[in-house]
Amino acid sequence: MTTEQTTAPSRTGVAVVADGLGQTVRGGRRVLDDISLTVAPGELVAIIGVSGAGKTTLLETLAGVRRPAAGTVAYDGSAAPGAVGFVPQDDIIHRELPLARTLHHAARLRLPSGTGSAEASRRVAEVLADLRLSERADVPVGRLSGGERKRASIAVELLTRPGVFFLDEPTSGLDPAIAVELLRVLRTLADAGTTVVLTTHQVTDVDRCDRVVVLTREGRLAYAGTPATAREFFGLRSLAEVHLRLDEESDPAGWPERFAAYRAADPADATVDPDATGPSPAGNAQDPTDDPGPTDDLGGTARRVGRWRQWLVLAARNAEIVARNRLTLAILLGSPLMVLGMFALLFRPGAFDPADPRPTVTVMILFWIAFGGFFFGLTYGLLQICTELPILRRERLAGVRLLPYLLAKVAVLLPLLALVDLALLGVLRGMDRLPPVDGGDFAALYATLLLSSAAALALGLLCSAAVSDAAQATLMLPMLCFPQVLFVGAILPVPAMAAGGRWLSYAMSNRWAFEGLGHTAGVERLWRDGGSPLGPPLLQTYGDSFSRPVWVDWLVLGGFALLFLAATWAVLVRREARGAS
Ligand SMILES: Nc1ncnc2c1ncn2[C@@H]1O[C@H](COP(=O)(O)OP(=O)(O)OP(=O)(O)O)[C@@H](O)[C@H]1O
Repeated sequence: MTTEQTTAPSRTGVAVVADGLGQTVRGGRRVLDDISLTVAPGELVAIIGVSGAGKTTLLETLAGVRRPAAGTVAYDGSAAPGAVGFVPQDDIIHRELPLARTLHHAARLRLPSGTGSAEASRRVAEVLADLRLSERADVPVGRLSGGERKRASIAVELLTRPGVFFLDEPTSGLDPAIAVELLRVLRTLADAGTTVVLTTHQVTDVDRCDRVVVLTREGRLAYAGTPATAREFFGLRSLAEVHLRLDEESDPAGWPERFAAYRAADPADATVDPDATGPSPAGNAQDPTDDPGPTDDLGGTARRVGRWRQWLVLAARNAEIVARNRLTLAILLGSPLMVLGMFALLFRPGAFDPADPRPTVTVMILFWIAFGGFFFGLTYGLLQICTELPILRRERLAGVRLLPYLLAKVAVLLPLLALVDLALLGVLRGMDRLPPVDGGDFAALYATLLLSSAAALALGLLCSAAVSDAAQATLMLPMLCFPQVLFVGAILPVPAMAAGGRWLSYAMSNRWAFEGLGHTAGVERLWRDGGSPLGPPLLQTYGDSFSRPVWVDWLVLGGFALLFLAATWAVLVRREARGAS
């Protein structure tokens, strides 16, 4: 299908009106100052300026991604302006999935509730055709070229037929020919009625735009109008030299005033005049940070996808990502098998034999099982969020809620952990490294280990939400693991620890798992009544560590899991608030 066919029903005619925009970043530094401009419906507009001038900040503020610190942004148009497309610099799609699959998941998340799977697939096919990506539909996103990946990110946003579309440096890093091709796509979109605003460092991009907005180094408006008039205003033959020109002037900070004077003398170039095409006082002006959700084809506000369906779609997508990433899956399932093999090599059978027990070995077996459950849970969660922060950020703007997002992670990873924990206990029991417990006690051991893994998974998600990338997350691993080894009571029994260590041990989920396993495995009875002279003194050292009913340990471990999940949610909310300030 051609671009014209599918863009025809788009919400045409959305104007963007910024009035006196200011933006500050952390520390109160002002990075945008008093920007007023209007982007007319169906225009293609480029924002340029030196690196650090505030192009991205302006784009994000216009798009409603950031709330302005001063001034206002409003959208106005002949059709409902509910859907705003925003393509950040980072990719906003998962690399593991084939292009059509990732778009299908995006469509199920973003199209109004009630949109069926077949309809979503139809829309995906249309958008792929529009962006000339149909032949790449089955290729994993990670194997697409840079230009194709950029178009793929645009495709995600086009699914909802946005009336206004913001793109942060869409041509950066692209081969010039591919950049031209991309600009052509955007030009076609604008010609079909979608308002398009982009940031760029490429002068060739500017020449294909209707208007250009030039920012000074200090984030003020040096110029806004047609590229031809820009050349005239700056006295240049090519806008390639505009940054030099901005700095050359004896008073570089005076450009906004010079432009104001120029505009006053020639008001025909009306892009900067908020009143020229802006919303009338009685018009349907709308604050973009107050997005009412996707709109249907008739311009009415459509219902957003509910939490339950978000959870289903996100869980299905997570499962597909795990299943398609064979190496990751092999590591996830293979590393527990390796650990199991090491346990089998390390521990001789029969340590729990009541006639001839080896009490110190039983401590080690129980501790390392507990630590295994903790370690697998932690590592499963640690890379889950930090590796997809740009995707999450964009999907949050599209209405994805954090609770379904987090629970969808748990829904896919916890069953894998359940499998791994079962294998760990089952094989060790089969190889006589655990006491011959009955079915009920085996279930209790399993419940303890699984709850411990769940708490560690939630801790991993929390750390993943708090760091910025995979490298930082990996660096956190020793920090998280060391205390869970030292303060658990296996290296040194809790009653023998210094007061600070004893207090700290309460905060170690692994301690509760270790003691819960010990209770169910009957170590107290084994050490007291078994045939080893080492048992009674060891029992004395451990005091009542293993006396608690196991359900107390379950409650604590479950509490840890919920606490860490809640903290993950809070960290993500705080991150968003900070990013938006
Ligand atoms: N969240 C933030 N916290 C602190 N400083 C920020 C934040 N976002 C932007 N800045 C600062 O604001 C200024 C403008 O940044 P912005 O990314 O908008 O510039 P830009 O013109 O898009 O730069 P580039 O062309 O290099 O992408 C920079 O000095 C940047 O360091």
